[in-house]
Amino acid sequence: MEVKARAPGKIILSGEHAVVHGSTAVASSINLYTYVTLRFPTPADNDDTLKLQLKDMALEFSWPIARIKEALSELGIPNPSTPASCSIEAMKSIAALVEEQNIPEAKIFLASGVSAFLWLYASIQGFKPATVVVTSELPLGSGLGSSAAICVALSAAFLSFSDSVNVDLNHQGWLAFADEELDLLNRWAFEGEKIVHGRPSGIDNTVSTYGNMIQFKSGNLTRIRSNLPLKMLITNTKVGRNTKALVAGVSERSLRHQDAMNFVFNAVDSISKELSTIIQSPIGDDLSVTQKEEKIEELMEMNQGLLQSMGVSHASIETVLRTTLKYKLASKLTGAGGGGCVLTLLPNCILLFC
Ligand SMILES: Nc1ncnc2c1ncn2[C@@H]1O[C@H](COP(=O)(O)OP(=O)(O)OP(=O)(O)O)[C@@H](O)[C@H]1O
Ligand SMILES: C[C@@](O)(CCO)CC(=O)[O-]
Ligand SMILES: [Mg+2]
Repeated sequence: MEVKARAPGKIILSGEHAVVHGSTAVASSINLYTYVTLRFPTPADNDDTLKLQLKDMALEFSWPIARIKEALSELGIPNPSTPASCSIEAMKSIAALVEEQNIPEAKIFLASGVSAFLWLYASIQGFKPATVVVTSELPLGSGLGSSAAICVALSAAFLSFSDSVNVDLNHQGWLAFADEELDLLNRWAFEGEKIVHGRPSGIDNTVSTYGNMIQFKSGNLTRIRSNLPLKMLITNTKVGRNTKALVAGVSERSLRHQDAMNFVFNAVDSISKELSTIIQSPIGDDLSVTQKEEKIEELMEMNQGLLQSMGVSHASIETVLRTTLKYKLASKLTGAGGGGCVLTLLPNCILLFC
């Protein structure tokens, strides 16, 4: 028995970091995916292990099921239909299980993803032998939501074998979860994201679960439909960083300068709301596509300035900003910043060479 699941990465058009503090943010899924294959052995295989293969990294991890049971069975593993956070005790046991695998030092950043895998697998599938294979089109730790995509794809693969979930809607050749079941999937993925991010807002797993474009505030999702043919260039600075540390840095700054940071977060909230209104405004209203793009460019510049004041820009991001400005193009970082990817709006008239 085998199932293959996929989940998309994302770009954040406005509101990253501030969304962790209750501001509105706008995000869109992108057509780069993380894929997870789940396979259960047959009795003839005589295999009593849980294996995780990270194909792109050429890494394989393997745990005897008895070892996983010993580590986790007395810690109150939740039921598949009630997503729950990994307790501190369970996290300690999972850290020991990950440590036993001796991840090479140069790949140690994978430990949080492997921990999220163990929590999601044990919670949803229990203590069954299986082989799980992961591949991804997304660059890891670059702002395109690789952590959310793996959590959503893992949760989707694990839940698809659960009795309570019905996967029968056809979507671009893939079976899709019914709408009412996406919430369960999203809540599990959020629990995985917590292990990677520490304090996620939930925007990344939500846009990866639901796809298309969303407006997100304080855990609440509004699905939005763009009436603008927006084209974004994504530049990867290839400067590595870690979302958990960046999110923690912004929280520390907001504790040091509460009033000032509240103004920053409120300004981001207004920017995201205005951006969302422009994107959704009907074609043929008072403003032309070019006028709407000019407004979006200005909002992106303002959002980037506020991200800089949160302390999450980086010299490599500034280089991209300066380079695109030479061509009168507006850019902003996307995702957690500190390196990673930068978005540049490509106005439609450039694409038409007018
Ligand atoms: N395909 C994968 N295989 C294994 N681990 C992964 C994979 N994708 C993501 N991860 C885990 O997620 C971590 C990256 O998550 P992080 O949140 O720092 O960056 P991101 O999600 O790519 O960017 P952002 O959160 O800014 O959108 C990796 O270090 C790894 O632990
Ligand atoms: C930086 C952040 O706002 C977005 C990361 O893609 C973190 C989060 O919302 O969880
Ligand atoms: Mg992430």
